[in-house]
Amino acid sequence: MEFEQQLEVIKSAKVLMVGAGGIGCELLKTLALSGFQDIHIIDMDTIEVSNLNRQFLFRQSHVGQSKAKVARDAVLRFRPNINITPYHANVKGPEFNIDFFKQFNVVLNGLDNLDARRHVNRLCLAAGVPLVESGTTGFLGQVTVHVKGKTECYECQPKPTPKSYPVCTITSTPSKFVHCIVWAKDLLFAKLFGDKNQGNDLNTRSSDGASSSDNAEDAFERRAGEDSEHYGRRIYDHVFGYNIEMALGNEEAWKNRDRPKPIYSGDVLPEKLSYQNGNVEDCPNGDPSSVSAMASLGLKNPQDIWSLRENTRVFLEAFKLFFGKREKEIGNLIFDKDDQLAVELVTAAANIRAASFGIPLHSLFEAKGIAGNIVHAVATTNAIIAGLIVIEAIKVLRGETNKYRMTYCLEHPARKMLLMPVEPFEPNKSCYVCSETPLSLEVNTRRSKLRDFVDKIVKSKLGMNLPIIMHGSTLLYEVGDDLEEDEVANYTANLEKVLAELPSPVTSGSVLKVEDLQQEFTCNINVKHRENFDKEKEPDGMLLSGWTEIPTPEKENDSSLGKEEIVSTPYQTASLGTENDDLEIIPAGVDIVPGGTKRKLSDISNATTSSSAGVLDVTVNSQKPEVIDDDNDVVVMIDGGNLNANKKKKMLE
Ligand SMILES: Nc1ncnc2c1ncn2[C@@H]1O[C@H](COP(=O)(O)OP(=O)(O)OP(=O)(O)O)[C@@H](O)[C@H]1O
Ligand SMILES: [Zn+2]
Repeated sequence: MEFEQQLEVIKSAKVLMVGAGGIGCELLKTLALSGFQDIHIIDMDTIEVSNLNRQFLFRQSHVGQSKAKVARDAVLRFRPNINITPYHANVKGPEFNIDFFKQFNVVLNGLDNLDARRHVNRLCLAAGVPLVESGTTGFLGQVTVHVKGKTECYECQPKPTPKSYPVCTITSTPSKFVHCIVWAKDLLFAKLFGDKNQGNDLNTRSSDGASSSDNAEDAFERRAGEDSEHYGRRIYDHVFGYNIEMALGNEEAWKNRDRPKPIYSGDVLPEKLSYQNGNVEDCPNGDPSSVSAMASLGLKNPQDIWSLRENTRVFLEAFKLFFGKREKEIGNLIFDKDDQLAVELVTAAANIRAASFGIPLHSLFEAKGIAGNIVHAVATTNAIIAGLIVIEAIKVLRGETNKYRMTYCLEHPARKMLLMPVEPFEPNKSCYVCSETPLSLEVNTRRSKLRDFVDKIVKSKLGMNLPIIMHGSTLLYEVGDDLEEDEVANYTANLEKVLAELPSPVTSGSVLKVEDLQQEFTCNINVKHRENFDKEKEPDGMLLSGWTEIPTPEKENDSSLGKEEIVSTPYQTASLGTENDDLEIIPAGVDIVPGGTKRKLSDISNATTSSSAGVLDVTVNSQKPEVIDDDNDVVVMIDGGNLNANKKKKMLE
């Protein structure tokens, strides 16, 4: 009877899946095999060769076709009588508005980025449709349930931002290979090939020709008529030789650490570059993206660890190839893990720097993984997560509110369990997304322009696409296709004005109303003037706060020559190194205060060994797990004490 009821609920449900990638393929298959009959799928991508190892609904012959459409066709072959409606489109598009969302009983996310997840969260809240959210990174995964008014929304807690390092560790005192990679990628590569107007902490001055450092020549400028190997060697000697000599001059810095050794190209590679396979002059296939220093030097295996001499050859050769074959792109390049030549140059540079600082060298394969924040996807994790999404979706459809679980998939068993289910939390009463709580913004109203506010706060922090900004009854900014020419001119002019000089001046005490009509989302921001900001800690020159009490990080050594890296945010995120912020795993030992209730996040890493898995949003005590669900769900729950019964906020029934 129970089973029949369940099947009825499943058969009559209309569900929306967003994302038909790694999780999405598994999810669509599991939904279809579980009896779902009306499934809509949105995915904006086409199939790539690299998807085929795990996105099993796709085959080689589908490369280049819409994921949503091919996924539909593949599933219809074994479930021909169900309805699957594909949309090859961005979920942020205007066609997927509140009315579109309202037609569904539940929305299931299999996305890979924060931006789209926040967008779907807002539309689900506006449309009153429950959301089952998911993410995986390697062996780690999670599924969470978000039902308006009952459980926390996807944005009830701020998300950890990617790990960052203090500038001094990167520029002066690297102690790990990752520091050398960040230096090679964000400083050296950006300086050589990126936008010249971007600020850069690389020391580019040489003392040649002038005593005052202001007048010293920029060592990075190519001299008239200079050949590219000479130019490359000059840069090499500057960054790996001269700059290290300069740093060594600061005796204080090296009292408690090993002194780096300056490296000059002439010492490592006295002779001119020589080639193994002689294909230097040709651009294979005429395609600049296939230019490779490894290929022209005859280095074949990306898993080999090159010697200092080989790294030097790769560096100089990659440098030459950039100037010889890809000159047009110079000035606009941004490091991309799929750009072979860029990866070669960054690997070689990071290794030469590592050699100088006594840090072990790494292969190109490893360096690429670190530079591109690549965590290899694990198909089984996606399959497990997809199964859990369906389990939660069925509970949502049956209205079994008290059975909802957020479930974490671990890398190492914690007390013999790989799946860690936790009762969801109630909405955060100060969430600016689901509770309409105003935010606060500290900003220098006489220095910051409206453009800074739009870019750094409205788009980047609040994740709005088509914002409208109002101050009282004055419209300060709006975007959209249906604006008159004079309106566009007016808003464009406003962007360049400082806040205090806008047509309706924004000063301390002003309240700005920011709205995104597409997301059906509005929030108020209380403005407070502040004169100065710490460039390193508050690079935006403004500070947004308000929707949750942010835990204070344990202060690590942030002195100018710190021993440990610190993160730039209060969250010490696990170094999941995900390129796509898939998991919002929160560090061990940090208390978060959602909705005014203490949520203890204690360390389960004593039960897990990996630092990345040992950071979960749950509290576990040493009691034995107990099966608490009496139906045959896979849900097991660590005994009731786990969340500290008196501290745990149960969902509102
Ligand atoms: N805004 C969006 N609108 C629609 N689909 C989206 C949006 N953002 C991401 N997606 C889809 O979500 C899916 C995520 O799947 P997955 O994490 O497996 O990524 P992938 O791009 O397939 O693989 P990889 O990034 O590892 O190469 C992708 O198919 C992607 O197209
Ligand atoms: Zn919320």
